[in-house]
Amino acid sequence: MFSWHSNLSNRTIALTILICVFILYFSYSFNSCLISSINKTFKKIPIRNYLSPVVTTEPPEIKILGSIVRIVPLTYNYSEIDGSPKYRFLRQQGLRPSRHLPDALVIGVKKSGTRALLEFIRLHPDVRAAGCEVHFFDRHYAKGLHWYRRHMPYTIEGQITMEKSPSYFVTKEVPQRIHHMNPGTKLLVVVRDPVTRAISDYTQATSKKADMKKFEELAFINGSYEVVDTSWGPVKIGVYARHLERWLQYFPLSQLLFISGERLIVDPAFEIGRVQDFLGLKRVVTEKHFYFNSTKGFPCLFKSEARSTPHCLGKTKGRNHPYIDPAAIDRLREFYRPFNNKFYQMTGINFSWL
Ligand SMILES: Nc1ncnc2c1ncn2[C@@H]1O[C@H](COP(=O)(O)OS(=O)(=O)O)[C@@H](OP(=O)(O)O)[C@H]1O
Repeated sequence: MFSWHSNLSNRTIALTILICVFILYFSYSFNSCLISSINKTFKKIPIRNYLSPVVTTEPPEIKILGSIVRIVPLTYNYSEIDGSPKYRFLRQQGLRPSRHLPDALVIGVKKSGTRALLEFIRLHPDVRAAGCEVHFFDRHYAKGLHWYRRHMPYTIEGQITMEKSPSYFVTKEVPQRIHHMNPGTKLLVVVRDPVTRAISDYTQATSKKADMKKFEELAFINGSYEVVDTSWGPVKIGVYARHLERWLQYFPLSQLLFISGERLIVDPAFEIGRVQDFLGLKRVVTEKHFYFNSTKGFPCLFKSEARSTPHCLGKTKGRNHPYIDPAAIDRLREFYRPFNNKFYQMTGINFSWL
């Protein structure tokens, strides 16, 4: 009786051990398969989909049960990858909107049509741009690239990030700083006849400060039109050749695209066509996107990212300029002529300013 009982309990123990060993073996092989397949998936998908591009070090790899496992944070940094409902559809499609440093910059020139250019190019579905001028490279550089990236719009794989701050073109330190961020950055420069540009700049200044001196008093020294005041901002900015020299110390000419501010008004589709080619984009923005508003005297948009009804740029774009003595204008034209010719030579484009 006793031996029959002891036989039975031995058999139960043996069976239990066998079941335990089987469970252990099964769980080991299942987990190691799972881990290695997760690992393979992470290796196949570009890391850009998961993390922001400026992460220079890859997440660490460790070995678990014979499988290499890459440690990826379970919670994303939501300042880099957008978790808002706006992008739910994209996320469901496996696309993860995230912020990136700009691929292309509109670096200037102030009052030449930089806003128009940005508003026109961002009609393209593959372009996303920061709405405001960020002024990172001239005013906020000490805040670091992390700060800059937080000011960029969300993009998905394949979209270009852009920003415009017109003062970049004339600020000494900027070319080197942009080169340091990314030597492959594409640079767009809108240029306009430096004399009308200076008047436009002055017009903007008077709109902010009522008791401004007359243009003629500020543009010349000693009360005559002989000596041009080259230290006055609106005059200085227009010496494009001098500013361009600094850029060419860091970037090849082929990385800069010069857009005629005058042509951007009379034939926006032509200039935007050149911009799309330069950025390697399909020509999607065409003459169909524009209409000419004769009251405003400028091309306007049928619709944009922000508005689905026809609209023009704001009131601060396309202001009436004050009367300037024609003799002062002639003298300024004479002053700029050699610099303009140099600029035509450097860029290989004759902008035909008078
Ligand atoms: N489509 C359209 N609508 C309105 N205005 C247009 C357009 N295209 C070019 N422009 C010209 O852009 C000039 C303003 O240039 P910016 O946008 O570069 O100015 S700013 O530097 O950002 O302040 C602005 O200068 P002003 O005419 O002196 O106001 C315009 O001449």
